[in-house]
Amino acid sequence: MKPLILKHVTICLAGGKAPLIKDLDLTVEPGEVVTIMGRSGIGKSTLLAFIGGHLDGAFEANGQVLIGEEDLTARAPEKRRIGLLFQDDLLFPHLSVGDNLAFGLVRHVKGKAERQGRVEEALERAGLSGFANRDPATLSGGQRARVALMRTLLAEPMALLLDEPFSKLDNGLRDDVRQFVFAHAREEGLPVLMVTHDEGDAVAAGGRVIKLAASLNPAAV
Ligand SMILES: Nc1ncnc2c1ncn2[C@@H]1O[C@H](COP(=O)(O)OP(=O)(O)OP(=O)(O)O)[C@@H](O)[C@H]1O
Repeated sequence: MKPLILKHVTICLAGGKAPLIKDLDLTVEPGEVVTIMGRSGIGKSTLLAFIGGHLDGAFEANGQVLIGEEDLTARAPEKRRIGLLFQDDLLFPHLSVGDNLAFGLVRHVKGKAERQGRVEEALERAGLSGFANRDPATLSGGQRARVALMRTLLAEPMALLLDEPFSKLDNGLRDDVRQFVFAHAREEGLPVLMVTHDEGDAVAAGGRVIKLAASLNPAAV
């Protein structure tokens, strides 16, 4: 795996005077989890959207996103191979757990039998063998979170972005799920960028913490 690299990233609200993100340079190494913190509205989710390639038209952005030496900046989101995980796990409610997982494979695994094998392997890694035919609504929050991570990993991302991924889980579960996510991301050697408000998430991640400072003066926007 290769590092996720941001070069001179500046993001403004279109027509705004002060940038939300100003000239940010960052390298996230393979297997490293970097945590981004900062007050509400400072631009954390906006930065992740820029990296994933789906920044809202309300923003103007400059700078580059690279994986190793590959420049992704001009690529469509689906061509970037950046995995995203949000606080709402967004499992498709009308698909079984197995079909949710298979969705991550559609792009690059053509054979049905191979897809099925990969889904079973992923269920096993998630400690959910035998759950393929279950309706996602019948899973616990922690089980759904594990399936969501596996679906993201099955798409074979080159980097992983986490936006408050554990905030809807209660305390007991939260620690289990985040250990699960970090362990699998490390195992795959993925560079991970996590946005959170929770100090406990940052401590559990065990890596660098970047605090976005208020470059934004709301009155100037
Ligand atoms: N589509 C949009 N149009 C205009 N302004 C927007 C849009 N989306 C976000 N913003 C503004 O951009 C700023 C950054 O938003 P962003 O969601 O990145 O903040 P955040 O740091 O992730 O906040 P939180 O911690 O509350 O999730 C905020 O001031 C927000 O109001």
